[in-house]
Amino acid sequence: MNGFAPGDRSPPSIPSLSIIGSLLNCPCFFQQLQKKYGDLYSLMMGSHKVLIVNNHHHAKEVLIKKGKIFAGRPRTVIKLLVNSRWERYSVSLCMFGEGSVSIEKIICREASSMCDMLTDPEHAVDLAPELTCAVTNVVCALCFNSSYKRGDAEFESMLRYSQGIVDTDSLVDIFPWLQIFPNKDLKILRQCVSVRDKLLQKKYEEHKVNYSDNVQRDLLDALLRAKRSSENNNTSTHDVGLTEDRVLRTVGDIFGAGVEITTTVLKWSIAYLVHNPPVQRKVQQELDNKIGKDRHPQLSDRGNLPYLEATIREVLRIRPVSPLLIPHVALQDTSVGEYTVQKGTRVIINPCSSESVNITKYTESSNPIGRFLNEEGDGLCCPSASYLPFGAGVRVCLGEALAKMELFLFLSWILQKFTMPTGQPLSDLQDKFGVVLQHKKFKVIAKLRADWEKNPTNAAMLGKYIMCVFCTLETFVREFVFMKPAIKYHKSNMNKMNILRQCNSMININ
Ligand code: HEM
Repeated sequence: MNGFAPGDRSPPSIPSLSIIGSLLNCPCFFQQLQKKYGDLYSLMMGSHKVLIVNNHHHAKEVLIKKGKIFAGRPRTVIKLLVNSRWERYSVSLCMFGEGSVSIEKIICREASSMCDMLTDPEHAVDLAPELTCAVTNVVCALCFNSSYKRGDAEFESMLRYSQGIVDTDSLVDIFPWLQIFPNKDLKILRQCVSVRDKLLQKKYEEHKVNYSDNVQRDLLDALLRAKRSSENNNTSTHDVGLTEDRVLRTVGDIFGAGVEITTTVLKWSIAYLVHNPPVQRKVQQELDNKIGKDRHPQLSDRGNLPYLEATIREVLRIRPVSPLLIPHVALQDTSVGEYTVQKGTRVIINPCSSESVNITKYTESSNPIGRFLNEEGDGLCCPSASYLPFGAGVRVCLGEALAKMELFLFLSWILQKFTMPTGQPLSDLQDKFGVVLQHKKFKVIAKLRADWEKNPTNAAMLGKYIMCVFCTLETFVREFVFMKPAIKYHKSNMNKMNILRQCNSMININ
């Protein structure tokens, strides 16, 4: 009965073996099954019972109405290696909320160095390394207060391990017994995780040596402070999940979740813009009209750049990089719609079930970007109920705010300064299914836009230097003039979320 209670009303069930091959090659494969089996059906993936949810009413029931019942995550092999307790994210990721001035500065600094690296009008280049570098540096700055230049040995090893994790295919998750056989992917994954663990341990030791109760440089400091505070109050760190191992894993997990998906969405966005020159032109017109060339875009411009925001939403709609979200698990016997679901059943929400389109099929008349704009086209409208690129409910993506800031700032900085003409041969932008939905490698020419060619050292450059000086001064004042209060960590206040909220408010002040 595929995990659905005997005698109860179970959803239509699909034979298991026939689907495995196609599933791994085609993320929207479930869309085809939907036509045959309806919105809700079950199947066996290896030994796991899986319920596939294809319509947004059922998706909302799983994610929101019964979010706590479906809050489990499968114990996949990859997850066991890469991260073990998703709950801990709440400790750290609430730090990445909007309005965080310091995060904006970090992203703009990275956007600026990325733009400096892109100027090669003659040759088509693969933008992926620069995008990965920028996104990784944002996460490094948040976690360790470090930023790296390309070529730095530590940084390169970080990039390698992120890639290694992403490239692993999920066959072992479907058939866990495959672990006992030699498996190249799993071996690489284990090596990557070992590199990561050594690096994290090194950062942790450095932070312990330089730690001060009065200065909070990054997430690692915030977690160290919370850990020490709990120890000073003579409480067991074990009770509140702040052992050394947990601190390290929390920071490590942010890399796993934060770097690759954001980089992949950026790559898809560039691909989309190159394939759709009218969209690129409209975004640039909007940037020229609303921002001009004397300064760079800031987060506060988001409300004034609806076309760019709508374009980002469209890319997330047509290429949801976590195509099957991350499976949820039913923590008790329950139901979805009219069907019963047994405890332990995995649930996959299929975001491709709504009208997913091919990336090359944009036309002016179909105007898919318009779906995110109001009638006048000068503001955003509410996306449809089935639009869930970051999931929803208790397991919603905890990096959503950070990811949106990065997508907006990186893309607006690139498009303000560069144009990516279509005259170049375009590669076939096919999906490559892995941990995230990646596309095959492609190269583009990033040409400086006319006004930037004429006057490369314009006011925006001056603005950049003023910002640097301002940042340095601000750091000095914050760290040496104002002494930050330590996180209060009382027995009565032992809840993880409380600690994190305190970390959050402290970071947001920075
Ligand atoms: C455009 C970029 C991103 C997209 C499209 C994305 C999408 C998603 C999706 C679909 C989920 C699963 C939600 C569910 O199961 O209901 C998820 C979970 C998660 N994401 Fe993201 N994500 C992005 C960036 C980030 C970043 C930058 C971070 C952290 C720095 C992050 C951290 C997480 C975490 C920790 C979870 C697990 C939440 C849990 O299990 O409770 N994500 N993300």
